[in-house]
Amino acid sequence: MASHTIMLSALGLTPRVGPDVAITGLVIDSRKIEKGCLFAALPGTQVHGARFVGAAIAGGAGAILTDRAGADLAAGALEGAEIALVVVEDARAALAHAAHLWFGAVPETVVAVTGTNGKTSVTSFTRQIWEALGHPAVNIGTTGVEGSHTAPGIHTTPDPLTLHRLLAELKSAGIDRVAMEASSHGLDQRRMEAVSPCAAAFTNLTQDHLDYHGTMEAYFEAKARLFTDLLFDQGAAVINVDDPYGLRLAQEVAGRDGLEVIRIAQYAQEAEIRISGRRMDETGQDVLVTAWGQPRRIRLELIGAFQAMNVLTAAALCIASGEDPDAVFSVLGEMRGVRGRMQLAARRKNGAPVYVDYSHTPDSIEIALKALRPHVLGRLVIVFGAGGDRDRGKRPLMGQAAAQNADVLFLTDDNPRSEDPAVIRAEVKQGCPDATEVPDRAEAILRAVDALEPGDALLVAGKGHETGQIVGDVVYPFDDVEQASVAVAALEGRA
Ligand SMILES: CC(=O)N[C@H]1[C@@H](OP(=O)(O)OP(=O)(O)OC[C@H]2O[C@@H](n3ccc(=O)[nH]c3=O)[C@H](O)[C@@H]2O)O[C@H](CO)[C@@H](O)[C@@H]1O[C@H](C)C(=O)N[C@@H](C)C(=O)N[C@H](CCC(=O)O)C(=O)O
Ligand SMILES: Nc1ncnc2c1ncn2[C@@H]1O[C@H](COP(=O)(O)OP(=O)(O)OP(=O)(O)O)[C@@H](O)[C@H]1O
Ligand SMILES: N[C@H](CCC[C@H](N)C(=O)O)C(=O)O
Ligand SMILES: [Mg+2]
Repeated sequence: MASHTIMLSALGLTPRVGPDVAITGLVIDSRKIEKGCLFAALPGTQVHGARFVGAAIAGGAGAILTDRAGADLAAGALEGAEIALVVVEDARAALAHAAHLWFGAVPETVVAVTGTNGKTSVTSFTRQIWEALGHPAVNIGTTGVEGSHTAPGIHTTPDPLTLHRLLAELKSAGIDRVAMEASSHGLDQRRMEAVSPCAAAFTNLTQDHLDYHGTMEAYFEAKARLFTDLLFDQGAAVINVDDPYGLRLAQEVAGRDGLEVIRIAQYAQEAEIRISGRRMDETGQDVLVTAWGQPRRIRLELIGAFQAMNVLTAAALCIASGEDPDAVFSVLGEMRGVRGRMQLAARRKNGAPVYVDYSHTPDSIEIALKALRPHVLGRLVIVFGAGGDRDRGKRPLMGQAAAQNADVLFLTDDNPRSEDPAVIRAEVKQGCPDATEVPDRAEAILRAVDALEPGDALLVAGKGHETGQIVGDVVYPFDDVEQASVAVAALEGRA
């Protein structure tokens, strides 16, 4: 935490009880209390942080920020305590705004991307375009901070303290362009409430995270917040209108005064940026694009039609935030795929390739397999599983997507977390009864690689860039890309 103090009132917080005090920092976890800090007691999915107000006071907290329910819960702990108490309607939002004021200046241009699939890819491409045009830039999300500054990440959208500390660091390092992922959890939990992106993009919405949001409608509403509540009034909304939810969002924001809407499409008729033709080959694709009526031809060294949509979404974000369209289109050929997204990880001596991809939803499994199909003369093999402590409803649908689009299926484990992996596999198997079950992921990869004949291809889906397998509370080192090479080497001997 910074070595300065700030009055509560200067952070936009007015105490209901006690004086306006200078605090020494902001903390959201009672186990990290420092003397004189403000403890934000936030409502959680497991417990209300107000349960820990007693511990925070004992640890020397100088002020408490909470909501009405929190103030009721902490009433006992607060009795007789000489501490400033701030009670607000939305404590998460208040904390985010306080974090912004605490950490200070943020980069000039922040753009944000939401959607079920494609956020990391689009933010990475956006950063790559900026860098290719000579600007220091980063992307922030699932793969951490990448680009002109690097750091590991924990969440796709960091909590507000981590986020604003980072944004301030970037600003002082002279980095004025940031592309960040806005996850539905992050938006719902107000993690980026004090960030007002000048442009925002929506990639798609398909089933995921219903364990958290309950319904697709609530999931959509969480994503739509980026456009309705956070996006700068005079900014730009970049929306994939091939997606039914995207089309709906575009219609909802269309009437907003001052807002520019940039529709991206491959199939929908009306769009500012449209893919009008494509030729796939071994290493990528030639794409014909019509952008604001002007035809353009681009070469992408990327596999999968969805990647062209991702690149164009990134291009639109850069153009919307001030870059020259000609300059942007001239660098799109330089885009390189994100680690663990359709990554060619290894190749057998017989030529059969092994791709590692982060597809962990029914839609992305289907899309990834369909992207590979035109490149495969023989059989398409998949190794996949579903994560524990995540949407259970998607599991049989993931099985179904694999069964319908691959020829040979190896069903294995993917971060079982607190759940029984056998139960997860059984739920996936409802959608793919003929899949071969191999619980150990390394063995599943080995068996799948062993099965590859000339003309076949393997997709190892679900973990992408991840470097661990989470079983219970333990993270075991595990890397699909590495395992693919290990499997090829084990079967064929090192060169
Ligand atoms: C479901 C979810 O999003 N949970 C996040 C949430 O925790 P929570 O509200 O459930 O916390 P809780 O355990 O109920 O505790 C409530 C409050 O009490 C506090 N507390 C708790 C215990 C204690 O001893 N003292 C204390 O002060 C906690 O710090 C918290 O503020 O807020 C925490 C602090 O910011 C996050 O670490 C936590 O992320 C959990 C670990 C998580 O796994 N989140 C995932 C699902 C997530 O956010 N994923 C999205 C990406 C998804 C995607 O797009 O694919 C992401 O943006 O990463
Ligand atoms: N535009 C897209 N449409 C559909 N599927 C996509 C798209 N882009 C990527 N995918 C698929 O989704 C997977 C995840 O991509 P990416 O990491 O870019 O998404 P994400 O939205 O960041 O995911 P997460 O929610 O886990 O952060 C990819 O490996 C690919 O299989
Ligand atoms: N951001 C996603 C990543 C899922 C990756 C997959 N390997 C899994 O663990 O389910 C999530 O937290 O749901
Ligand atoms: Mg991501």
